[in-house]
Amino acid sequence: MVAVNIGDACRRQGYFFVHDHGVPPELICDAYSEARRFYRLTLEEKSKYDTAEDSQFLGYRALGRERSRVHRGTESCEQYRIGNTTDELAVPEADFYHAQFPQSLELFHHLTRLSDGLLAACALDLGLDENTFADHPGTPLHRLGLNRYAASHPSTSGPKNASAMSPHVDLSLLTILDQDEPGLDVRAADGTWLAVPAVPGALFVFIGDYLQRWSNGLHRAAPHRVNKVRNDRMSIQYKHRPAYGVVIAPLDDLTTTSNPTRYPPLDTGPGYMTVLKSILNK
Ligand SMILES: O=C(O)CCC(=O)C(=O)O
Ligand SMILES: [Fe+2]
Repeated sequence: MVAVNIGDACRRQGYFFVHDHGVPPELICDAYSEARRFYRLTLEEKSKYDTAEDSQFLGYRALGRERSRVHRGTESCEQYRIGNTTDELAVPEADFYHAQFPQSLELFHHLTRLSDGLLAACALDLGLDENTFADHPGTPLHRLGLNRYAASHPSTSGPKNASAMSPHVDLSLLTILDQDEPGLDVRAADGTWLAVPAVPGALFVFIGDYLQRWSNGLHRAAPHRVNKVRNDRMSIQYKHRPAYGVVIAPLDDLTTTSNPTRYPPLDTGPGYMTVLKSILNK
């Protein structure tokens, strides 16, 4: 039943709300508190955690630090990333980047378990073994982002574009999101932008680029953006990712004469790092 409902949403739109998800609500509150405490530090303090290639891009992204993948302007928010790292690259002192976020780290583990379950449901919907998207060697590079959008943050997103974060699909299998204030828009399959409400107790899930590719387009990656905010806003986004170096190509079982291979193979290790370098290296 769950797989059928999720599968239907993944095929038609690529996003849905999940209720009764088992993630303790107080953990979500605590993660927001940790992020607020961090963002109140001086820029000098926060910049000690500046994101870098050597940190596998964990850590702090100050306002104006991240460029859009779309228009090369900067995004109008501050961000912080915690998560897993791979020993195939220079290994950062992850404890240093996580020290101020113990509850967020706990939340990260809950969201990993929830995502594993959701991905199993996606696989079942596609007629695959439930472990199809999970059974790969290496540490998955899941990430938890804590974003802050202040009403005072200037937008440099280009002349016509008033987004605080410009339209994109996530480089994830799926993303789970909570927002303390509305501001997120998602693009429906018919092209219309819909405002995503902040639903108490529910988490918003959308499919990312990697599941779209792996499913040969049967599950739809949902483009989304954040509007320029009138009130200060925070969001927590958990990106469920494969391990470094997993090659994603449309699965043979999902490739037919009526739905031939739609995407070339993609190595999610170097490919991911190249994108991060292009938007974050100074
Ligand atoms: O802040 C949000 O609601 C969305 C952020 C986002 O899309 C991202 O970090 O990829
Ligand atoms: Fe996103």
